[in-house]
Amino acid sequence: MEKENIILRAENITKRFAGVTALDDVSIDVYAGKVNVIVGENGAGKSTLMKILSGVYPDYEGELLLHGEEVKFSNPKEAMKSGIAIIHQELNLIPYLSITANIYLGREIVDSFGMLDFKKMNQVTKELLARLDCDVPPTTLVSELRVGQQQQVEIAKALLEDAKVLIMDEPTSAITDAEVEVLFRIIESLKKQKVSILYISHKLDELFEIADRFIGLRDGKMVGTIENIVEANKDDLIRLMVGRDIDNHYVKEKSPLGEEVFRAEGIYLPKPTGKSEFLVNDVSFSVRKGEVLGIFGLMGAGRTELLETVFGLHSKLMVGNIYIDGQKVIIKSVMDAVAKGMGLVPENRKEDGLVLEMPVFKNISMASVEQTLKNGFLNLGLEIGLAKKYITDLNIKTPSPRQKVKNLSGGNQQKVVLSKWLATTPKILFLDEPTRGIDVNAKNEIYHLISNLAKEGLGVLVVSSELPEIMAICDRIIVMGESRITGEFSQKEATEDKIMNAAIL
Ligand SMILES: Nc1ncnc2c1ncn2[C@@H]1O[C@H](COP(=O)(O)OP(=O)(O)OP(=O)(O)O)[C@@H](O)[C@H]1O
Repeated sequence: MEKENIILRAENITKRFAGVTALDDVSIDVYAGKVNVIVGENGAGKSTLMKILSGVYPDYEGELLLHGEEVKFSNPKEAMKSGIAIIHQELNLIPYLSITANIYLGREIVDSFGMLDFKKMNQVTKELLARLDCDVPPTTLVSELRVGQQQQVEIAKALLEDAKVLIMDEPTSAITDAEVEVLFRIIESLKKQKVSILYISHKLDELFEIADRFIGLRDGKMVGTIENIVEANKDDLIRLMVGRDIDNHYVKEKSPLGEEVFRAEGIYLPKPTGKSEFLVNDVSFSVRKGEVLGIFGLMGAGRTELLETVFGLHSKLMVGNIYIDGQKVIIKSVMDAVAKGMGLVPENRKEDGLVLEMPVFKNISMASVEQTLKNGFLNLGLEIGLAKKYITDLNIKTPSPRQKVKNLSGGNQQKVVLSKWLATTPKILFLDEPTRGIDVNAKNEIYHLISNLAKEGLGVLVVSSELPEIMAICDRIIVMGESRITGEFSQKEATEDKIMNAAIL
């Protein structure tokens, strides 16, 4: 690629946190009007680098050059003024304000009388949304938007400042397939407008769809780029990330199945509207010891609601029966569920799974208090010992068990949630999107882990929206659509076509 097309350059960037060198002498170039993809395993330093480029971290060694001139940002606002905007994984909008109010927050237009000029602001917002093919009225409250639309509002906000470099950190992790298509169209049109995109994602197939080039980070170091995308394949990309070939074609071995460990019978969850509408509508299924059961469904099919319901989160509304080891059990709360031998690794790790301000070891041990008591008191040595076992087993990248969870990379946070539930030694483990945000190598590790847990006699239920994943790791797959079960396939019978046909009603 032509050197004169370099819009932004990071030169010899080093960033240290207590005990960790997140970036070590990293230099990268960002090309104008291209999708520049940063790849690397969990904890490689991708997000840290993006935060430096966008002014979130003002302290680092090295230089940033924008159009060849050195720049230094003290905060994201300054970076935004220079045309560099970041769209974080967790969107930053205020739900009870309108789209316009969010876009203009802190930079409102006032008319000659000193009054807020709503008409003008709504007009510009409408034009910005139109550039993104979004025809939602600008006065709509953000709380009424789907996640994909909220993301479009974030992009519109960046466009208002005339962003020339747009950083997207895992933008497709929480949006539907249809919204991903819209996002990709938006990216294509931004490229035509000479906007550069810096893009992070662990979904390799999606990367090949939109990338113009790859930049590899490994253990905080820049390890190379792939410029000739046409000739590159998935194995080249994995080699760039991991530094070696890995077996990327995991298929679960068949292992003998034991007795039924879990059965849900006639489960209903009414919508809170009170009408006879259901979020879970007459769902029954069972799982045997040693079995991995997959639940596939498109967004809104009722998968997460089903898991929550059998886990006691909606006990007041739920109808139906649950049996563990053949015995009927009453589950009124998460505590009941855990006490009866159930574990749930939730979809949204930050809201439901972790206490971010607490250290790694506390997060791992907190659902298994009885294992870390000595003479009736919590014992620090036992807590740390328990955590160390999982840090090793799941290869969690942390300088110490005492590190606060919020300081871990996203993928490593996910491994901490998984550890927390494994430590409860459940009989049946429910995993909701267990590999979201997890790198290709760690994904494989988690697949093997799930398979080993099943071999040890655990029943495992996996909810995933990634078809190849669910087909590779499950013995049997149930498909949900519109809150009901719409299909069931053994691993042998399952094909992508059959599953999708059952999922789309
Ligand atoms: N605020 C912080 N304090 C201490 N360490 C941190 C902090 N932020 C990041 N780190 C560490 O820096 C390293 C790089 O983290 P970073 O979040 O940049 O990785 P990543 O490549 O984005 O990973 P992922 O794919 O899992 O999101 C990790 O070891 C992480 O634990």
